[in-house]
Amino acid sequence: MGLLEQITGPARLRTLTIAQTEQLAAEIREFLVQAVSRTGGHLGPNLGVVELTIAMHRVFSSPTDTFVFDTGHQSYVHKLLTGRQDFSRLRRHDGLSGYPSRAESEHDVVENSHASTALSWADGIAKANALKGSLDRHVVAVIGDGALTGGMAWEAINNIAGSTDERLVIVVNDNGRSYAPTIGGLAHHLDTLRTTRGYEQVLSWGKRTLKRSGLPGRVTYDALHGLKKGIKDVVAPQGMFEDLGLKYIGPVDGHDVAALERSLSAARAFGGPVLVHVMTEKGRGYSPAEQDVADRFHAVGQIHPETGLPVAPSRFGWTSVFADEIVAIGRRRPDVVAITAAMLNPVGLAPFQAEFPHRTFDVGIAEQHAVTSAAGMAFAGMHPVVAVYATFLNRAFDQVLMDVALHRAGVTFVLDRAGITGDDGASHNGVWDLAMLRIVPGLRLAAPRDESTLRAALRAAVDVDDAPTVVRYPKGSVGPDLVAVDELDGVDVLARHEPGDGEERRVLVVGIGSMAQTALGLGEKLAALGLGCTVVSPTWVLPVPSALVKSAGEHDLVVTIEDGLADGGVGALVRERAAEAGVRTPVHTVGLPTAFLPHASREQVAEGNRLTVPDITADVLRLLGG
Ligand SMILES: Cc1ncc(C[n+]2csc(CCOP(=O)(O)OP(=O)(O)O)c2C)c(N)n1
Ligand SMILES: CC(=O)[C@@H](O)[C@H](O)COP(=O)(O)O
Ligand SMILES: [Mg+2]
Repeated sequence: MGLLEQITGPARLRTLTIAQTEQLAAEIREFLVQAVSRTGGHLGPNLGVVELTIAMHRVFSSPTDTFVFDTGHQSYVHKLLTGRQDFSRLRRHDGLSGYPSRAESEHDVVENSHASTALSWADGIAKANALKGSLDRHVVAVIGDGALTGGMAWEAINNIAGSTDERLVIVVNDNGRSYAPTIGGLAHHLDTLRTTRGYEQVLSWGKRTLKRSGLPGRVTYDALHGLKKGIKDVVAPQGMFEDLGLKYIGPVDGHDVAALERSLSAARAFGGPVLVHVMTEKGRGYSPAEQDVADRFHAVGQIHPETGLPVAPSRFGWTSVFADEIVAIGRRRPDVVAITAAMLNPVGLAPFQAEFPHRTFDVGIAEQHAVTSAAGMAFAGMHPVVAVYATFLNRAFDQVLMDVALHRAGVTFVLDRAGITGDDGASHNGVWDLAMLRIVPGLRLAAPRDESTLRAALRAAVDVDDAPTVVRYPKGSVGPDLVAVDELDGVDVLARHEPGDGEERRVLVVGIGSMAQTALGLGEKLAALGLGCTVVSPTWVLPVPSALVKSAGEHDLVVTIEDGLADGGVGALVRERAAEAGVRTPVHTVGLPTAFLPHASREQVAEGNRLTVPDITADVLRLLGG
């Protein structure tokens, strides 16, 4: 039996020697590579925090001490050490979540996978502990250098730095990368400490000589390590954290358990907020990840464990279409610039950057800044294309509303991963955008159904220079083009079915975005039952096309189908606009519930939420009275 399977909880961990922890770390790495290769997941980030997580659980006592992981994608090791070692169904229905989960363990607190929130969580918990006099309880927040580029993290630091009674340890997990190398002045500052020649020389000298000279040497080495301030004054600018009034310890070798334990113990003893700057390597110990220059295996699908090569073809067809079309647009429109929030590759902007490096901007994990800086660029004559995952635009809603729309700025938002994303769980499902953006005055939103309509929507969006435009599409492969057989004042008609003998009732089925395929299937099913049916697929759905309202009045029932919230989404808006126009045809909106949907496949979510053709058919028959 290896050590890992003996670790049923953190207490057992504390009985190990340092040498055993190093063996455990090796076992954990082997486990992660084998398990995540089979299921997909965040391999690189978790390989980078093996020793850190071991040391945290040996120095602190979770759950009495509270552990908060920013973004949470690097919590697999934490799960392994807190009694959860069945990764066979990681991120799948009824399997472990890919993020902390309160339902799974008392050791888990923050389930939100949106970055840069951990320090605010930690500040709140530490403040409450202080108010309750629980000064024996520490909060340990692990935040990556990427998440530290998010503005919310600095709002928290501003509050934490002034505190004296918060038992709060901020662990900056500095591996120099988000997906790609982390951008900006902060990364440079952190990097200064990592790479400054003088610091490295001093550190390696300390490692080589002092460690070999017994206890006095080790104490001297620790003192050297602890006297970072002196080194920083010599080889690097004064630490900004200390300038802010935040006790700083580090930088610490994030793969040396003993050094980590010394630093974390010092932080624990300090008695107030402390920042421990830990240097780690994303993908550590797995050569395909260590050699991967793109994103160090940040998030992988199923891969061959030996080679790291994908088992299945690329999962991201919609993204590839965008990646291709935006380059074509860029070639004919020199005013078009692209903005990403630390996700250049995942959103498909790498080809655009390759061809237009000076027109591509990675702002870090800073969606609010991305949006408002886009408003500035539009004011100054550019046409920005802000490409983000749909769920991450949530945090920049006010910037869309008050910086872009209020000023009628020609900014195009490209929302990838719209709708159910599945394996990333509740905070990653991109289901909020349609209901959220329908209240933005002047905003125009397209939900293309296939490659051709996506390309057309992108081309049309960048031609709008006096209002925000949005183009949203789902995660994964894009199906075949669904060819229109007719059109209704600009709304594509995908199918018309005449009523059967003795039947006069007609149903208007509105397929929104990729749900057009489901709409076609419903049309065929209703036609087989003898009902008349018109299946339409509007590409531009906000504002609601007037043709839909007009056509509603020519049918006995309207059914709208969207991979967004049924309450308050596009379908609900169709119902409102029809009512305002005096159209009395009932509108049945099919979509997702106003609920947080746990990790599951898109198919499972559809089955669980009556989004399948048989379910909707039953709804229609019920609504038509059989
Ligand atoms: C608001 C938000 N934007 C983007 C993302 C996508 N994302 C997930 S992890 C990650 C990189 C995080 O880098 P870092 O914090 O350094 O952690 P590491 O993976 O290096 O451990 C990004 C951009 C997110 N989760 N939340
Ligand atoms: C944690 C995070 O936000 C990203 O890493 C995300 O999990 C990637 O999602 P995709 O796999 O859909 O690109
Ligand atoms: Mg990082």
